Amino acid sequence: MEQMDNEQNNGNEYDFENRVVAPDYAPEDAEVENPLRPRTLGEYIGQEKVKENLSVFIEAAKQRKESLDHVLLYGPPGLGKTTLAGIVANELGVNLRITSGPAIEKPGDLAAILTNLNPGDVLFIDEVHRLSRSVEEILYPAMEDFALDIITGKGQMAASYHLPLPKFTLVGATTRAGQLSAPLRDRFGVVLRLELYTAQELARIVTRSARILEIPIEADGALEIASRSRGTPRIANRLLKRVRDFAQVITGGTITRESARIGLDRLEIDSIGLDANDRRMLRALIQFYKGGPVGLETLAAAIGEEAVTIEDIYEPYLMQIGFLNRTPRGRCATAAAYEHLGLEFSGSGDSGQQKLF
Ligand SMILES: Nc1ncnc2c1ncn2[C@@H]1O[C@H](COP(=O)(O)OP(=O)(O)OP(=O)(O)O)[C@@H](O)[C@H]1O
Repeated sequence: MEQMDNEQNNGNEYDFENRVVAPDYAPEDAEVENPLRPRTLGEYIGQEKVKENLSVFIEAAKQRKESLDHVLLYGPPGLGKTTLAGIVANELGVNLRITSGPAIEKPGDLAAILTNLNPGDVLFIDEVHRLSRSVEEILYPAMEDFALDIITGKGQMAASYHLPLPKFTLVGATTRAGQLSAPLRDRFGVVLRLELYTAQELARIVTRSARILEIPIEADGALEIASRSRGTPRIANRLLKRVRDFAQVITGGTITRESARIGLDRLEIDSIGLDANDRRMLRALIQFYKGGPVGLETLAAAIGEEAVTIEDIYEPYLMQIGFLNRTPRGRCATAAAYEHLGLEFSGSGDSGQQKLF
């Protein structure tokens, strides 16, 4: 109870930007992100359905000596979309060019990127839902006909150019497939959804990362980190790095279950990977709105957070572990969420119903 009050009182002082369990890329990830990236489908752990599909498409494209169809990857951040784009390029034996929706400001920026590609290259556009309409319009003929249609000048001085491009593969990544315009979505021949990882898969990822970073780790220690990593490899790798310091002091360097537990407890990440922010959101839902249903915008305002952050960052994991339901009438906390927070379940609202959409 005391901890709860503290969490509520400090409401707006939470440092949402620097959450250890945030799945978004953070500067502290830079040191390990690249060395830890798997380079082949064989090294890529989990996402079995996605891998199976991709391996067939890659093999077929190689046999036909054609470029791979455009691929759209969607799912929450930190699940390995950039990594997969690199693997696709590597497996096809072509170059990878990485950019993002917000980085391509003008149609000319995209034209410059496209005209510099080599035949077969993979162009990765992260946050592809954030491309501007004028840039998207250049992209349509580029994806469909491998050509740039450029109009220069105005009125009588207007001239249009049709510039052929090398055949390339666009790999688009988005956390918000619903925000993609229909014409853009339709131009992706392959659409793959990435799922949150199981604790067992994450334990394999942690063990692999520890081997690469030369950190001694016991199987129990890897599983402890994995269980608190919210289904996300980026978080698992980050927690591994943080726990290493505790292991050095507590257990002579080897990450054991005990040193992982102590380290993660000190970081205030609980046994299932919730941090103070998650607990605060759930408490707001339960205590201010009787567990829901409450509209997303109302909940966002109550905890001083953006609605998209709640949808993209908090909810996927809370829904996966069965703590939260999205119902047509709003968000609802489940009995499991009450129990985890040590609160009595009132059974009010739609909380118990599984009306996922
Ligand atoms: N299946 C996997 N096996 C092993 N490591 C993985 C896997 N998926 C991701 N990782 C690791 O997690 C980290 C984050 O992955 P990546 O950058 O590809 O995520 P992302 O989905 O592109 O995230 P964002 O969209 O936020 O940039 C990388 O260091 C990568 O090594």
